[in-house]
Amino acid sequence: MASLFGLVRRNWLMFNPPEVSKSTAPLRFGILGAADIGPQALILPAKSHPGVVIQTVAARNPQKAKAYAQKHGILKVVDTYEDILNSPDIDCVYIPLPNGLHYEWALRALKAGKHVLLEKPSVNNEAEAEALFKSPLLNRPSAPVLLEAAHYLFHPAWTVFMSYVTPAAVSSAKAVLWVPRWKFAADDIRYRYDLGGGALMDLGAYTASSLARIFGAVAEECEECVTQSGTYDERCDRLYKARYRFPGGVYGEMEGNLKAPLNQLSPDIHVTHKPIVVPNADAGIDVPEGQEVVRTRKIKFTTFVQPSFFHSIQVDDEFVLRKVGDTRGHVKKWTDKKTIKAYTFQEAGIDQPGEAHWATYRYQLEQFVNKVRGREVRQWVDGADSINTTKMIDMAYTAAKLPLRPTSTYTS
Ligand SMILES: NC(=O)C1=CN([C@@H]2O[C@H](COP(=O)(O)OP(=O)(O)OC[C@H]3O[C@@H](n4cnc5c(N)ncnc54)[C@H](OP(=O)(O)O)[C@@H]3O)[C@@H](O)[C@H]2O)C=CC1
Ligand SMILES: O=C1OC[C@@H](O)[C@H](O)[C@H]1O
Repeated sequence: MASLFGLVRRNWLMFNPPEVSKSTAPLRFGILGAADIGPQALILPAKSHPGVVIQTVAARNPQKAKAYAQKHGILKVVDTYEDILNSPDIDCVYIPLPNGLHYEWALRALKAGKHVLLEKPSVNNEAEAEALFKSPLLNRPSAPVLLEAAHYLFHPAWTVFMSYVTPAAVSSAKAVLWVPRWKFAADDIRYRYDLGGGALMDLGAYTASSLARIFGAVAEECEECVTQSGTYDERCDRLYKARYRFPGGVYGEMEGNLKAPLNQLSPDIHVTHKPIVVPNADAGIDVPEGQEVVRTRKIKFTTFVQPSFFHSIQVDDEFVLRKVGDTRGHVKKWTDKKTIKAYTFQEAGIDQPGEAHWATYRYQLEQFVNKVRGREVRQWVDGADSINTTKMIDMAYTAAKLPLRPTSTYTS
């Protein structure tokens, strides 16, 4: 009962966050486009951040921008995206445009000297990612900050999950993500090839980046990728099932479905480890001289992308006590199973700010502001991570015999 109350309270507060008064010189954000995701990903999280105000929005249709600003308490509306970049009262730009426009507008914003919070997936393909994240604009003294908004990596649950993963010992992993079938119309940006659509782009940005973190490396090859296309454009997948080979000959799988039926809703990660000899301190027993403990670990992380709503991390360990190096016999065997949840870092014994109702996006905003302010940053997604994600998405499209998403013709 107490946990049901906690769930309701946490989720209510997530969408009705307590507003805080702002610091004397908060970072002023401009938003390019009156996008659906804006309120959840930035506008609500900003309400509880003393160092952030949402200053300005622009949309292609000024009436839409005005209505969006009124609804969400945004201080100012300007006519064009370009006007935001030219505004001296803007420090940071949030880019929730269709994927195919990310490259151009991120570069334009960096050129204007603005810090950039860029929606996932960062860009359309690896070539764009190389050009963006290795841009000289990011290599100057006091260069602006650029972050791909892989928000789930900022939540304490991800940190706790990874504390149970030993990347070098992972033998297999699978990441699955779904969207209920009624969520997006047939002509949504996710089904528009010209705008960088596709389930691999949309959901693959999460499943691919999670596999790269779990294995501690980018995949060597996508050996198989099966897709089903949407009805709008057959180059845009609505479903994918991909199998990657990682260094060391181990395999990671990922599945995503933008039109999932109710009985297939399972946004989970499963990780299996090879048996490894654990340090005596991790064995949970006093290990006698001449003996060692071998652990085989399985982990299931439920709701890994939106852990703020609800999540669980199940860790199942099998232990074997044996004579050192005796791979055939054993002295004793036992198991240990636990289920962990972490809505705050404090709950996980980590000294870092947060509230149980903070969404992944709020945790992300905290670190983004820290980075811009030159403070210590505890979780981050760097350019190499974002490039790796695009590499893995490209590999999957190639294996599926679908074209890579088009490279922008924009030159700065
Ligand atoms: N972090 C997360 O949890 C999520 C991230 N996303 C990401 O955010 C981005 C936007 O997604 P979402 O908010 O669902 O999409 P929307 O379609 O709601 O928003 C996209 C915005 O892009 C603008 N736009 C500019 N040019 C075009 C064009 N040619 N066609 C269509 N729109 C255009 C529109 O702005 P205008 O108002 O100016 O017309 C529109 O508001 C994507 O990159 C997506 O992957 C999406 C959902 C969740
Ligand atoms: O980023 C996202 O996360 C949630 C999904 O519903 C959505 O398709 C996607 O863009």
